[in-house]
Amino acid sequence: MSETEIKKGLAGVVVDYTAVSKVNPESNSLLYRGYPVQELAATQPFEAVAYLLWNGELPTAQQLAELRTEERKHRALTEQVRAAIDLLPLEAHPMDEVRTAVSVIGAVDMGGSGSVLDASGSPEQNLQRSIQLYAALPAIVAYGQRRRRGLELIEPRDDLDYSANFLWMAFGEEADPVVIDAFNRSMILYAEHSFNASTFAARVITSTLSDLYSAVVGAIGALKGPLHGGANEAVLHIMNEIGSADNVEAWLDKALAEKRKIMGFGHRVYKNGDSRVPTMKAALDTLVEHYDRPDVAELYSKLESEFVARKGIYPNLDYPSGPAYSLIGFDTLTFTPLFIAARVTGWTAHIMEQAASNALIRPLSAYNGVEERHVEGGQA
Ligand SMILES: CC(=O)SCCNC(=O)CCNC(=O)[C@H](O)C(C)(C)COP(=O)(O)OP(=O)(O)OC[C@H]1O[C@@H](n2cnc3c(N)ncnc32)[C@H](O)[C@@H]1OP(=O)(O)O
Ligand SMILES: O=C([O-])CC(=O)C(=O)O
Repeated sequence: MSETEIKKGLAGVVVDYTAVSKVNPESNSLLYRGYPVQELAATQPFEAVAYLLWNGELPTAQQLAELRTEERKHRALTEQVRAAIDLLPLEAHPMDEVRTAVSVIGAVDMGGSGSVLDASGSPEQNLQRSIQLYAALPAIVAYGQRRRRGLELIEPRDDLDYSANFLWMAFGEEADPVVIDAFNRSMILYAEHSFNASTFAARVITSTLSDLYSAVVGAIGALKGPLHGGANEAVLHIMNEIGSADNVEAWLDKALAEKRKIMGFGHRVYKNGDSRVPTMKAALDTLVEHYDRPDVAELYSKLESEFVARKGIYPNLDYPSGPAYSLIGFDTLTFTPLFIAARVTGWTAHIMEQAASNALIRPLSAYNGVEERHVEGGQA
């Protein structure tokens, strides 16, 4: 196999079909099951988008009510998950905490399944597992942050929808509608993005006929890296390092001289800007106004314009979502777990799609190690 046939990082390689979402860098658009993501973010609760990703259609009022009822049943932290989280040191990264919690949920739920031959589950079982995981994640993320802050667990509230309840469990007070709306939009924008690295990891795991929980655990591992989901956390580290808009030019001179990657910029597929950024930036603007923090908007705009002018590389979704989550009051280390809570919907939609039309994912490699050789003196 010649060098030119190898596509490092599978760049530009089409590996399968998907009907879950369409990313189009030419038209700078993103469709979930045919619907533009901007339209969904402007009109739908996150629960309806989760339903859409799993079922292919937006829910009727009754279907949405049923999903909401089911989601409420699985909102509370279970004893096993709480005990597992409490065993972890407070210094553990929240991504490791959430990964562990999902693993525990899987082990408990799969307890009676016996053989690995039964692991992959029926379509009905996998849809139910998806709903349960999506319902359980907010309490895990919220409790993790509260534990690190030395605060008590807050129980979920049945009278609140997904986003309002998530913020309630994280902060112990009812969030302002402006904040709930911005948060809901961020969940929708983060929910799905075709064959990104974490989704592909989930599909690879699913392709071996492993179970949905194992696939989600693997996806969380892939999402943690700063070249993928970890970038929303990294954006805030960078913004804190820069301090204010006045420092951007000098900071950027040094960072680029040191050949640093500027997190929150660039994308494997979008080369002229991420389709989701304008919607998330608009949500960030509402938060800037709500919290009266023009300094955040100034730093955001200055770093964006300077970096684009110098490198021609545009922000991705993690760039506006990082400061948005910070304004809402989340700890920086909690940002990527928020991404998990949203993306679990897309991951599980892909897991079910992969399972429904499976082929073991096992590409080839070109060997470039030492040529065949033999142990001197024969066998020891
Ligand atoms: C929700 C998401 O997961 S979106 C992605 C979040 N990740 C980040 O924000 C991390 C920062 N960005 C990056 O590292 C990259 O842009 C990636 C990984 C997202 C995409 O990478 P690729 O498509 O593989 O592009 P690649 O990394 O090869 O970049 C091409 C060139 O642009 C440069 N470049 C790309 N992004 C950046 C950046 N953020 N800062 C500085 N330079 C960059 C690269 O150094 C490379 O330069 P070179 O040709 O001189 O070597
Ligand atoms: O598509 C990608 O490579 C990364 C991304 O933006 C996402 O997963 O949301």
